[in-house]
Amino acid sequence: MANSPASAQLSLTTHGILSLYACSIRSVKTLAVSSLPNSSFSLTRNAFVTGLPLLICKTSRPMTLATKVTSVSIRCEQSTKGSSLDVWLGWLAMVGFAAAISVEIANGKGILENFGLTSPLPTVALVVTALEKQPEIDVLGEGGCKPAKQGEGLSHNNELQLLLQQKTHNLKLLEAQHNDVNSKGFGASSSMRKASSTTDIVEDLTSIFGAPASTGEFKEFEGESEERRRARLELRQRTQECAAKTLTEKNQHDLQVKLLDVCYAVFAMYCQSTYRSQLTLDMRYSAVGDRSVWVMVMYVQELIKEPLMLIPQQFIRLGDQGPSKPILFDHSNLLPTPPILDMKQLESGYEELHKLHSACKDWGFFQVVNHGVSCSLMEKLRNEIEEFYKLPIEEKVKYKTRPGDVEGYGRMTRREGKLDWADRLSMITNPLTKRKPHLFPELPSSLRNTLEHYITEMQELGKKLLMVMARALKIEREELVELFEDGMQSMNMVYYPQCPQPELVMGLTPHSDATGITILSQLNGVDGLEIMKDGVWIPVNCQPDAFVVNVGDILEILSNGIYSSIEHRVMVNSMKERIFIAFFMFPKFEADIGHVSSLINLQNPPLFKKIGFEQYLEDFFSRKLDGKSNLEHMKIKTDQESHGTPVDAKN
Ligand SMILES: O=C(O)CCC(=O)C(=O)O
Ligand SMILES: [Fe+2]
Repeated sequence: MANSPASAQLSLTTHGILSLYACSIRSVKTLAVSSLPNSSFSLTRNAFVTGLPLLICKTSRPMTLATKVTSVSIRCEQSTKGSSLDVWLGWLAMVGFAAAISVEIANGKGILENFGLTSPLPTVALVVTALEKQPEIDVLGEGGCKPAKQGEGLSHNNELQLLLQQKTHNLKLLEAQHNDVNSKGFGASSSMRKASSTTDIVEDLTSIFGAPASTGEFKEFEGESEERRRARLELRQRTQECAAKTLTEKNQHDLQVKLLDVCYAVFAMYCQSTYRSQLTLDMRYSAVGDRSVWVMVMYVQELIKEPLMLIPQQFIRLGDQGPSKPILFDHSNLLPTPPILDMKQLESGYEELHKLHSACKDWGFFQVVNHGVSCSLMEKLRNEIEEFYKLPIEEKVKYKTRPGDVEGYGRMTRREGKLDWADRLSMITNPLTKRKPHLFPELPSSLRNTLEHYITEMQELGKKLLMVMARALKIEREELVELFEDGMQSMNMVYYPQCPQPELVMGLTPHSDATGITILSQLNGVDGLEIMKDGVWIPVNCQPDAFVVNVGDILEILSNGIYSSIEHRVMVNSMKERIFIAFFMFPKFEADIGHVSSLINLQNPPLFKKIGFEQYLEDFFSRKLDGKSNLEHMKIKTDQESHGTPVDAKN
C-alpha cells in the first residue's frame, strides 16, 4: 500500500470530442480512451482484476451507436508516499470526481450529462486500493454499498503514532545526554537541567497530540559557550522539524482515509442512482497480489439490458484461452456424440449396462432418458427459474455471493481468471444443516417448493445411477452408493444471457466437475455445452426430456481412473439466453476420497492420493478453475515423475 500513488481519474469520451481527465498521478498506468474515431472503438488494455480501469462503451439508444460513444473509467488509489504536490493533486482530483458525481445524483442530470453524455451513464468501474492488507470488509449492505467504516484501515496511522512516540522517547534521551554533558561541562545544577529543552520537546509533542500549544521558549543557560548554545538550538530545531514532518504525514493519512470513505459512499450512491434499477455492479473485496482492492463485479443480465457495443475486456478470451471452436458448421450431426441411455433398460438389462460402462470410460458423459422425472415438474422448474431471473436486481442481490463465500447469486471467479458470461445462483442443498439461511430458505416459496420436489427426484435418480455404475464397475454397491448416502449436494441455477459477440466469451470456463456425478438439465432447449473429446470440442445436442450426466473427478478417483471426468465448457449465442440447472452429488463430509479397494491389484496400482472430503473441497476452491488441474494435483507421481522420490501412496 505504501507505494501506491494517490490518484483519481474520471475520463469521459463522446465521439472523439470530450475528454474530461481529472487527474492521473505518478505510476497509474491508465489507458482510458480519450478520444475515439467515428466508427471504431477501442478498449483500455487494462485488466479490471489487476486494479486497472474497466472501460466499456455502450449507449442507451441504439440509434446513436455509430455516432456517439461514451465511456467512463474511474480509478481511485491512495498513498502516503510521493511528493506532496502529487498526493494533493491526486486527492483534489478525487474530490472533483466525487463532486461531479454528487451533482449528477443531486439534480438527476448533472455535470456529466451537461457534457453531452446520455444518462444513465453506461458503465463505471471503480477499483479502490484499500488501506490495509486485510481490512474488515463489509460490502453492500441491504441495497447499497457500505463505505468502509471510519477508522478501518488505520494500522498505518497507528504505526505513525508509535513512530512519533518512539521519536519522542529517543529525543528525550538525546536531550538528557546533551544536558548531562552540559551540566558536567558547566557545573550547572540539576534543577537547571530539568528546565532544559527536553521540556520544550515534550511540550511540542504534547501540542502535536492536541494539547494546548506551549510557547516553548528556548532556555538560556548561564555560562554556556556560544558553540554549545548553537548546537543545542540546532538539535531543538531538528527535533521540532522531525515531529512536524511526522505530524503532517499522519494528518495527510487521516485525510486520505476520510476521502476514501467519501469516495466509497459517493460511488455507492452513484451506482444506485445511475443504473436503471440498483446494482448492475456489485462491490467485492478481493486480494490482488499483495494488495487489497475493492472490485466491482457485473451481473451480466443487467449489463446487456441495453445494447452493448463492446464486450467488457474482463469477459474476452483470446489466443489459447479463446473459444476458437473447431469449425463445425452443419456437420455437427456427423460428429460423435455422447450416448443416450435408457434408465429402465439400464436397471434391467446388460446391453445397456455395457453402453453405460463405455460411456463413462470413453466419454465421461451420457444422456439419460426414461428416467421417471415428470415433464410437468421440469416445465414448472423452468418457469420458476425464469421468474427468478426476471426479478428486479434489488431482489436478486438479496442472495448475492457474500465475501469469502462461493454460494449465492453472482458469478464465481477464482484468482485472476476471466469472467464467465453467466449469472448463477449456487447453493448447497444437502445436508440440510449446510443450507445457508439467507439462500434456499429465503427463496420465493413457489420456487423453493418446486426445487424441493426436484431435489427429491434428483436424489432418487442419482442413487439409481450410482447403483448401475457400481454394477458396471463390478464392485459392491455399498462401496459406491453408501459413500453418497446423505452426501453433500448442491445446485447451480444458471442464466447464460445472449451475447452480441459470443465468439469472444465463454458461458463457463473449461473444467471438470469436482463431483461424484453431475446431473444437468437444459431447461429452455438452448444448447451450449461442449465437451473435449480427443482434442476437439464437441457440442452436445441435448435431447428434450433427457438429463445429461457426467462423471466427476471424485468418481474418477473412486474408480481408480477407469471412469473419466471430462473437460467441458459452455458457449453462449447471440440469439437466445440459456437457462440451466445442474445438480451436483458429492460423498458425505466425513468420507475419505480414494480408490475403491476391490479395484486395486498388481496390474492396477492406486493412481490417486487418498484425502478427506473436506480437505478435497478446500483444495478445489483454492485453485483456479482450470481444466482438470485439481485432479492432476491428486495424482500419485511415479518414481520417475517425482525425480526418484518414493511413491507416496498413503494407502
Ligand atoms: O451449463 C452447462 O451446460 C454445464 C454446466 C456445468 O458444467 C457446471 O455447472 O459444472
Ligand atoms: Fe461442469
